[in-house]
Amino acid sequence: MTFIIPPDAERVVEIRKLWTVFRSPDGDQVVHRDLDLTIVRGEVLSLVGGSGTGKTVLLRQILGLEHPTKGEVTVLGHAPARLSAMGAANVGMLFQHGALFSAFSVLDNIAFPLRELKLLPDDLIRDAALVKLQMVGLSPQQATKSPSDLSGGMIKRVALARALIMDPPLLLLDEPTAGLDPESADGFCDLLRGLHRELGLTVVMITHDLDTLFDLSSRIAVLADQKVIVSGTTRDVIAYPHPFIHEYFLGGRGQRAMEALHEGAASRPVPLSER
Ligand SMILES: Nc1ncnc2c1ncn2[C@@H]1O[C@H](COP(=O)(O)OP(=O)(O)OP(=O)(O)O)[C@@H](O)[C@H]1O
Repeated sequence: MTFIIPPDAERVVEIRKLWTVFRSPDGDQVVHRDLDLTIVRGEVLSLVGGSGTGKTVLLRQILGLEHPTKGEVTVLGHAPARLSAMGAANVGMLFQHGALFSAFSVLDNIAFPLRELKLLPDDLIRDAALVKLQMVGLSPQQATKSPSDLSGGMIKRVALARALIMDPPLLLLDEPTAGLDPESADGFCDLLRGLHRELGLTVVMITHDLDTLFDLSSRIAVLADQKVIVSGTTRDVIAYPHPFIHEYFLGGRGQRAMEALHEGAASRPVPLSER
C-alpha cells in the first residue's frame, strides 16, 4: 500500500504534473516527466533514487532555483519564485557541502540571510545568530572562528544554523550526513531529529546513506523513470517491484541496513499516523 494523505493534513509542498526539461544543442534532457508529490506538514520525507534521477533538481524546484517546464510547484500555496523575496523565511536549505562563505566568521555566515534583508539592527541580528549557534549544539566561543578552522560536522551545524536563521517551517537537506564519520553522522541525525520535533519542521531530505534514511524518515519517496514511482514507509517501498528498489534495499548494503533496522525498533521509520 502506498502513502495516502490524511484528509486533515496541511499540504506544505504540492508538485503536480511536473516536467523539468534541460535543453541543449545535443538534444533535450527530460529529468522529470509528469511527476506528482505532496509533502504534508510535520513529515520527514526522504528522496532516494539512482544517480542523476533528478533529486537535487527537485529540491531546486521547491526552492524556486529551477522553474517547471510544465506543471506546477507550490510551497505554502505559492509558486516558489513568488516567495523569493521572503524565500529564506519559508524554506531553509542545507546544501551538500555546507556552502559557507570562507571569508566570513561562523556568526556572520549564520547571520547572512537576515543581514541581506536589511530589516533589523545589527545587535538583534547578532543575538538571533547566537541563539541559532547554540540551537545546533555549538558554543558562543565558536562564533568568531573561520570555516577553515571547523571540522566537517561543525560546518554542517553552522550551515544548518544559517538555514534556520529565519525560522522557516520547511527545511530542505541535501545529503546532510555525506562526508561525516559515523559518530558525527549519528550526532547530526540526533540534532536533526530533536530540531524537527522541537520546531515542528517539515523536512525534505536527499540521502544516499541508509542509516540516515532509516533513522530520520517518516516517509520515503523513490525517484525513477523521471517520476516518483512509490512513496510510503520502508515496507511500502520495498514491496514495490522495481529494479532500482530491489538493488537499493535488497542488495548487500541494503540488507545490512535492513538487519540493523530490525534489530533496533527505535530506528524504524514511524508512519506519520503514529507520530
Ligand atoms: N542546470 C542544469 N542544466 C542542465 N542539466 C542539468 C542541470 N542541473 C541538473 N542537470 C542534469 O539533470 C540530471 C539530474 O540531476 P540531479 O543533480 O538532480 O541528480 P541527482 O538525482 O541529485 O543525482 P546524484 O544522486 O548523483 O546527486 C543530471 O543528468 C544533471 O546533469
